[in-house]
Amino acid sequence: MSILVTGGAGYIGSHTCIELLNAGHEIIVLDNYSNSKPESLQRVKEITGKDFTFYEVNLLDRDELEHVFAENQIEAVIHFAGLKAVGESVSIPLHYYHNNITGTLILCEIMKKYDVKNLVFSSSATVYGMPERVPISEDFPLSATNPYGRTKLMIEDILRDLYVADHDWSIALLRYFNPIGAHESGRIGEDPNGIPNNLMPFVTQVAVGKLKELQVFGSDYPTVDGSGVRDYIHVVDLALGHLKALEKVMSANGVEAYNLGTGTGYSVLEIVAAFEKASEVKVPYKIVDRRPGDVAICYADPVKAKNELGWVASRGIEDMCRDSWKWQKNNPNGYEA
Ligand SMILES: NC(=O)c1ccc[n+]([C@@H]2O[C@H](COP(=O)([O-])OP(=O)(O)OC[C@H]3O[C@@H](n4cnc5c(N)ncnc54)[C@H](O)[C@@H]3O)[C@@H](O)[C@H]2O)c1
Ligand SMILES: O=c1ccn([C@@H]2O[C@H](COP(=O)(O)OP(=O)(O)O[C@H]3O[C@H](CO)[C@@H](O)[C@H](O)[C@H]3O)[C@@H](O)[C@H]2O)c(=O)[nH]1
Repeated sequence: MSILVTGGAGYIGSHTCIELLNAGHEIIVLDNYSNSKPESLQRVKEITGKDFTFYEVNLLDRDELEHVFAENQIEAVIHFAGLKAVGESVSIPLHYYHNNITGTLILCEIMKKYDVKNLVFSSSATVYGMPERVPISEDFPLSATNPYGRTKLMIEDILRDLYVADHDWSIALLRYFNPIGAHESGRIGEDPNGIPNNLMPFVTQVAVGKLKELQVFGSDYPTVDGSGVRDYIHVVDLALGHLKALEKVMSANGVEAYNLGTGTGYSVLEIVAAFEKASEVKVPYKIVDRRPGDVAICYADPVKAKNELGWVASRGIEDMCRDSWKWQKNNPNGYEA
């Protein structure tokens, strides 16, 4: 029996494939490479010394997706595949709704047909919208402020409805906070297209000399130093959270949401300082206006994942900065030679 990993060539998916293989799972990976490259999976094989079956398939292609289920004995699905750029989702909303929502609907329909009802889904802290206070627990009100966030919220609703209609389903909705870092080998990591939108890849590209300086968005938030605070989590801790969620969905039916975060917030300026310390490289920055749509402070209450999944993040900010830097320094152009 195998675990199907959709979007397994991507940033979080590739790290999760490593941990699944290291734990002795058989995996089948599916991706259409719309936001990733075959090289990441080559490196997963190199790091683990293990092989697996790969399908270059778009989730929207029902017939091809069905082949994957017909040809394999799949017992659970970890579903990463989706588009994730907030700004892009505002420009091309129909593409986001179609890819993320229709893709998930087709996946669930085929899972149902083949009686595969164990699912771990990549949700996001974005489903909390503008939270009224911190730390954020899973019972906070849900809302979204952009099309990307709405796809996550709608998919969560769809999956909850699926369980209401059929109690044989077993679904974990994993709400990630801010994943950063990379595998300790420095061989795989985050490889954004174009100029990064997210903080850590921007910082590492400044440090490696690809970008001139960081813009710090806002200095007047009610935080320790006026810059925005987030719950950064090491991508390997996040990957390990998926293994715990997998154990959970294989052992009990239901639909449950879990925050995957550390429970600690760091400001932008604290991240810059921690990164400079870990890399011994100076990161020039300029303070500019707030970025529209940003919240001041966002961090998780991760106690539910601890109590129900037996998962806690163990890697600290130094590890995150060191591993992000190792990846960027060794691969200044990402997976491109
Ligand atoms: N990285 C984050 O900050 C973050 C935060 C919260 C949630 N998430 C969610 O986690 C998941 C993984 O994120 P990531 O950072 O690894 O992103 P990523 O873009 O690196 O990985 C997603 C993968 O899915 C593939 N894909 C997209 N649409 C597809 C389709 N229709 N068919 C087949 N493959 C498809 C892409 O090619 C890519 O390899 C996404 O669903 C994302 O929304 C990410
Ligand atoms: O060049 C930059 C980029 C970011 N920031 C700040 O850094 C923090 C983190 O920003 P970013 O890395 O863009 O993450 P978020 O805005 O928190 O959003 C991420 O985390 C959310 C919660 O998981 C997801 O919903 C989003 O998709 C994902 O992009 C925020 O205070 C930003 O204002 C800067 O100051 N300069």
